[in-house]
Amino acid sequence: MTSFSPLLVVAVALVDAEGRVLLQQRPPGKPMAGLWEFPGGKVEAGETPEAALVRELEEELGIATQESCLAPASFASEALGDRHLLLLLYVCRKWRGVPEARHATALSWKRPAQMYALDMPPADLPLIGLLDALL
Ligand SMILES: Nc1nc2c([nH]c(=O)n2[C@H]2C[C@H](O)[C@@H](COP(=O)(O)OP(=O)(O)OP(=O)(O)O)O2)c(=O)[nH]1
Repeated sequence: MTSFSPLLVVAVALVDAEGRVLLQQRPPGKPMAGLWEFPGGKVEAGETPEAALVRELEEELGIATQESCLAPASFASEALGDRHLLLLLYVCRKWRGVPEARHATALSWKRPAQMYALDMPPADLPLIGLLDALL
């Protein structure tokens, strides 16, 4: 029997007062470099998804939020090389601090309708329509 060991990733649509969502551009040297993604990252062993996302937002953007401010929104399920990616997408409208690109090449606030024209990871594409309908 084959075993299924998904790569669990958490990501967030940070939504500002005008309904725009923060995207970050993956840096050179990482897989999928140059693509625009939702901030987030891998859930580490022993971590809950929500704790992982609070940690990633601090590490990647220098902003602080709370687990209670993370609303589950959707998920993506996609082959990724020899792994299978399960990406949990949350929506967050409340945080402290101004996001800065600590790991990413660049940050950009986009309306969901503007995301269709961007290069994003394959797993993210079904999430655009969801955000378009939700926000
Ligand atoms: N953060 C994020 N990752 C995504 C998105 N879409 C997507 O396919 N991914 C994939 C890319 C990577 O294979 C994986 C996230 O891993 P990563 O390497 O960026 O995460 P990390 O911050 O934990 O990085 P590292 O410590 O391994 O360097 O999920 C997305 O919208 N946001």
